[in-house]
Amino acid sequence: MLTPVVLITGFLGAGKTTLINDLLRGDHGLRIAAIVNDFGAINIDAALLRDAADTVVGLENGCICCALQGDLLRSLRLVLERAPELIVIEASGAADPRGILEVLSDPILIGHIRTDAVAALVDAADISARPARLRDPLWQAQIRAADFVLLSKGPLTPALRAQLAPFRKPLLPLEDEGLPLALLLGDSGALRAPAEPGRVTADHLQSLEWESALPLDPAAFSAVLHQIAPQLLRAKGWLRFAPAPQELHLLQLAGQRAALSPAAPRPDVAGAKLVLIGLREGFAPDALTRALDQTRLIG
Ligand SMILES: Nc1nc2c(ncn2[C@@H]2O[C@H](COP(=O)(O)OP(=O)(O)OP(=O)(O)O)[C@@H](O)[C@H]2O)c(=O)[nH]1
Repeated sequence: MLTPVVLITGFLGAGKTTLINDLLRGDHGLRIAAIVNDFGAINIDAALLRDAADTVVGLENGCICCALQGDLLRSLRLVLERAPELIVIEASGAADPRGILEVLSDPILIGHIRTDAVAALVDAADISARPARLRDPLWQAQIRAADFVLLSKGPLTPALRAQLAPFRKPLLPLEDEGLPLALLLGDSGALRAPAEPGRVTADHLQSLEWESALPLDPAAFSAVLHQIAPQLLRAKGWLRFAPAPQELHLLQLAGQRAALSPAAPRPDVAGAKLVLIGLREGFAPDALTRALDQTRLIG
């Protein structure tokens, strides 16, 4: 029997991990394995999914669309040994999913798996705030590779419907419809056209991983984020602030929105562990590291 595979793609911060978490916790009784690929070496998504999945494999330090193709192949083989009933792959928000689809049609794997659905997450609020996103070749490649588009963070407005019409994909607003289990678990890929050749790279993006062994000054940290906001596409990770360093926070910044929430204990985070991703132009990792270093409360 072929193990179904669902690939979740979509731009940075669009809601892929959130959707996969909902899927893992959904009422379907399936044993699901998740393979996730974060942009940086700090594999935050794998940590956020670990409690809910049967097996979680995090692919670190690269993007599965290119550098990590071999790792993805190995991970799929490893995961298949545990006989899951479904495999969910989260593509990095900086990946062109065509590289992943290539791996999924590997001649040996094809005897064991079947790619049932490729879903692209689109952040409705992000598109309304930054319509230029529609022209980003990476964003477009992610939508083009998908069988359908799932809209997060907002309703399907007439304006959004018109903006997405050229891509000719079925549009499903998660807000109204909830998690489309039937679509994700059904075989929507049966009539999928072969992927167009070529690959869009993420050269226009730049990431920074930053760690601190000391808790941070909240006002200084917030000022740094505010300062780099125009270039910043995504930030996520764990933080401790003075004067209550015993409390661990999860930072989620995607598009225009930043949120801090209480995080499950992580003894490996003494002060902070963060990944920040921005548009290469104007995003200077060295200067940003120095600015972030200044937010550490020393002594
Ligand atoms: N309001 C709202 N927020 C959402 C929704 N989905 C995700 N978010 C929030 O958006 C932020 C990013 O969500 P993730 O699920 O981590 O996004 P992602 O696509 O996995 O991000 P990367 O893997 O970093 O590209 C988090 O703060 C989520 O809580 C949604 O449907 N509605």
